[in-house]
Amino acid sequence: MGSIALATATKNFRNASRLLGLDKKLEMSLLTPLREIKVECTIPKDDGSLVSHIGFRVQHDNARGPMKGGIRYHPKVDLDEVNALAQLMTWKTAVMDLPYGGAKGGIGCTPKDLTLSELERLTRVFTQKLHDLIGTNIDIPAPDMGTNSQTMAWIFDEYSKFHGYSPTCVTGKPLELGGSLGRDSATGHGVVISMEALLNEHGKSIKDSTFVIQGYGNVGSWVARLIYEKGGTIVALSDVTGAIKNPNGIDISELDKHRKKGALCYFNGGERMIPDELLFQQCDVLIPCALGGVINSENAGDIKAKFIIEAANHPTEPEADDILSERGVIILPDLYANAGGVTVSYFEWVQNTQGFMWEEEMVNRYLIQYMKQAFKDIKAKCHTHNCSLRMGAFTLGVERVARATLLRGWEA
Ligand SMILES: NC(=O)C1=CN([C@@H]2O[C@H](COP(=O)(O)OP(=O)(O)OC[C@H]3O[C@@H](n4cnc5c(N)ncnc54)[C@H](O)[C@@H]3O)[C@@H](O)[C@H]2O)C=CC1
Ligand SMILES: O=C(O)CCC(=O)C(=O)O
Repeated sequence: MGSIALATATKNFRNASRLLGLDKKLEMSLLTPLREIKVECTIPKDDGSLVSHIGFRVQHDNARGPMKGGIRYHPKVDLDEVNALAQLMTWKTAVMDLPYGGAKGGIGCTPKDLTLSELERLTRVFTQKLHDLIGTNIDIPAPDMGTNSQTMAWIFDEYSKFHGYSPTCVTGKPLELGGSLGRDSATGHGVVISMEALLNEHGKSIKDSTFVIQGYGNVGSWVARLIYEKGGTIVALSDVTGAIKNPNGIDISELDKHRKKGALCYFNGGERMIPDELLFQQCDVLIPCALGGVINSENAGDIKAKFIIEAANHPTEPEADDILSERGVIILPDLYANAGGVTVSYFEWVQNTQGFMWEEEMVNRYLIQYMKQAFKDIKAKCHTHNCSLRMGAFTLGVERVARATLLRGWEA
């Protein structure tokens, strides 16, 4: 699984490098991660027995600033996947012109099988093993799949035991501990801003479009809420428990009420469906908001959406990219579409550094400004290289990192 993710990221990078005419030595240097960390995290379970999980942090590149990226808790986490995700973070922060490099971390575990206190112990042990390799000016973690603001609070607390009070060592914290207003919704908000920019360009709007959303966690639920508020029609939804559909539109405010007591697949505002059929539903826009690699050569030919907005990281494999582009499906790539999260993480880090909290209106105003600017920058690259939006984003990000690398020089 992870090896496919790494091969996908590397293939896209090499295609961008070719378009940019990068020198081969520079290309190899940009591709090679700065540091790969693998640690064993052993904790006592609540019943007193010991259990070990393997944790990873890959610090890919710091030419443009401290490395930045989330921490994922998921059974499929492995070194190759973390490597791929870290590489994507390097290009993503550059696409958004944030003063950061890229990193990613994860622990191979199943969070729902661990109690809250076991999760806390695991997070604290992971932080103990990493603490001297992360920090404000080195590498700043944040939430990703399977982690949340509580996880970040534990990292902040454990890190601060070694280094003193350090709110800038991690972002995506709870508001009470220096988190930013608007960070919880930021990735979903950024997805919707980027999608609107694309739809508007094609003479369409959220209000007159139909949507299918895969994944209903932090990102997927915010995407759904914001689309629903703007009058869009969500015709199918899924999470790990199953999938539902309703051609007249799923009522998201009722679904959110239902989810306080029951699983998504038992919501009576939609008909239960086989999750594997979700991607093939008739709709204008398909938004993957869960795992990578879900759109591949086996299913790409059956996708009916006209637009795919990559809220998840690396949801589309390269062969599927080719099949979909031949069929005229427009893909807004992850490097840009889901970059609202890391952008507001940057705003959180700035607020913590300044010791001054912004109002939510200011966070959202800046988020819109950054997303709109990046869209213009990507379109300019598409024009220059006569390429897809994915290659527009890759060439933009890779060129910025290459330039910073060359400016810093090669002297040992
Ligand atoms: N949280 C963030 O700020 C950011 C997240 N992302 C990406 O967005 C995606 C989702 O992340 P989060 O929402 O944070 O994770 P999350 O852990 O909050 O939610 C994940 C969702 O995916 C669902 N899911 C898992 N396996 C599934 C399957 N086989 N079929 C359908 N649904 C499935 C889960 O039930 C859950 O609803 C990931 O690819 C992540 O890397 C990207 C940028 C930032
Ligand atoms: O907010 C952050 O720093 C990290 C976000 C992230 O992991 C991602 O964009 O994939």
